[in-house]
Amino acid sequence: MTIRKLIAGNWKMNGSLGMLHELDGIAKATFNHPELDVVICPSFTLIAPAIVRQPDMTFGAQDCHYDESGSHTGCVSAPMLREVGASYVIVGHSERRIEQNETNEEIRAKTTTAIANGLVTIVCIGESRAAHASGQALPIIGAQLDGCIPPDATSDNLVVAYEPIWAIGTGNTPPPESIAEMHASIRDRLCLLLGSEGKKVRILYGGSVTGKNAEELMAIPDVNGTLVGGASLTAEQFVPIIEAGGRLA
Ligand SMILES: O=C(CO)COP(=O)(O)O
Repeated sequence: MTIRKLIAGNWKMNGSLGMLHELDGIAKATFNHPELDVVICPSFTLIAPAIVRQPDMTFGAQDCHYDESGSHTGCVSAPMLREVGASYVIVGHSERRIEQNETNEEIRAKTTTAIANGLVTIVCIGESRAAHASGQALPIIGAQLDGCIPPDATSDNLVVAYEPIWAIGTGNTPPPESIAEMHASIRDRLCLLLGSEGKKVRILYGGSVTGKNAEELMAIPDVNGTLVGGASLTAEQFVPIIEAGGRLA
């Protein structure tokens, strides 16, 4: 089965109005590769201006609340994201799990609300350096999937991103055979949780993806795209990743 690849950029707490011109080159490469899905997830404040700059590109957010509205000062809801034109949302990024103490239960609630509001939801999972070193990565990933994935999610509204925490922003990526083992185990778990839909859910790899390693990473079985941090901030760095996806599509 061929699964359509997704190249997602997570701008994290970076970017500015003055940087949105980077989207022009990214959009050009995106439109040259209609066989791929490309999404940029800037900060909440940049989503609307990004859509004004490139109305035909796809944009997402980096978080949403599990309630649709209410007394949650400083938070942004899934309906608000839809209203400004976001199509995707990332939930459960390790930086939020660590800095905001987000639990699997909260992440599942956010995923349920995001999906109910029409957002394609990228659920992030990944083990710490200590868990990796002690051989606990597989059980931890399994528990994160069991805890975060709503039972009625489908391959149209759910994406899973495997991001080993020790690979994020470090320049280190796991060896291809270890990524292959992890993605195969995620695929098995998704099939257990979601039945035949689990076979089609896209599983992204994230953590120090660059134009240099993207093709090798996306050629690994069950790696259906990438979630890119630092290298998604400029067209110069992100376009080669889109092109690598295009060569493999
Ligand atoms: O956390 C990431 C994307 O969500 C990965 O970040 P880097 O690509 O900067 O390692």
